[in-house]
Amino acid sequence: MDYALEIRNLTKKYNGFTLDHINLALPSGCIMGFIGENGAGKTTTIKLILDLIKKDSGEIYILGEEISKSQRILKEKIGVVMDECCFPENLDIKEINFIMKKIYKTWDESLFRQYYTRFGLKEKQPVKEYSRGMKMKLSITCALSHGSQILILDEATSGLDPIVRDEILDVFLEFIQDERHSIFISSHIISDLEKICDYITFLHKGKIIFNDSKDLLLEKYGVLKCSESELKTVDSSAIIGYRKSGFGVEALVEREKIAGSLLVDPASIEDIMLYYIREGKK
Ligand SMILES: Nc1ncnc2c1ncn2[C@@H]1O[C@H](COP(=O)(O)OP(=O)(O)OP(=O)(O)O)[C@@H](O)[C@H]1O
Repeated sequence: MDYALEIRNLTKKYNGFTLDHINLALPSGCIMGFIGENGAGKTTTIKLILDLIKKDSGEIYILGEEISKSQRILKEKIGVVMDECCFPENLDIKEINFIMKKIYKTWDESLFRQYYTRFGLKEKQPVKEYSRGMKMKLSITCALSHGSQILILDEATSGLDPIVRDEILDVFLEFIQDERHSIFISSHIISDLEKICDYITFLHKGKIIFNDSKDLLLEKYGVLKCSESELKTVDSSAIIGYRKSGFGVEALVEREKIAGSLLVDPASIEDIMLYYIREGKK
């Protein structure tokens, strides 16, 4: 299988935080959602992937090449959007186009025009007059307009309203249609990731808790609502985490280990994440 992104045993230590031997692999043509609580290490991982900070150990391959040893040509194939727009505020679209043409050999002016027109960005309005949503649309437009084969996005949809987010998610789904393009995206809006991702990687306190196909996760886990005495009859290896509710207990369980007499509801990716780190974990 071809991987757009492969990370092996990646480790980075800060005082009080360790990104601890993380491994993941994003197959080409797919979208991977990268989730985790504040401070889990998502931005650190993304900065390491982009070679913006130095790793302590491990290997990172993008489109089959080691990023730290790569040539400029690989960097042209990576579209990056961080949570802040990084264009000088006094520039407008025309000026940004002019600069990007000089930076990227692969800059596609007509594609750039197509995206900014689609997103409703005006040619003569300076960035300083943009709303947050418009700034994110501009960053995404630029990331998509230089022949990128992989998009790496850190909280690219945070702070945006559901309509703008939906528009952007549609663009991401179109981007991977030809199965040669891939996306690695971190977000706290897990429902967005559930809509578009093929794989979900969950980072918790610098360690990977799971890294699986979304469909497999949704098929494997469910939420069991029952009484405390019923929960005691359940094979303890089936219970990932639980909490007491007004009516008894709710537990994230492995569906196939639960007897047919107990009712198990579908779990969302957010449920799975929350129960994994919940205090009442077995
Ligand atoms: N330059 C640095 N020096 C020291 N510690 C750092 C540095 N950068 C990040 N950290 C620490 O690394 C940990 C992980 O931070 P990181 O920004 O990667 O988390 P995150 O998962 O992206 O969080 P959030 O969802 O809040 O953006 C935090 O404890 C943070 O304080």
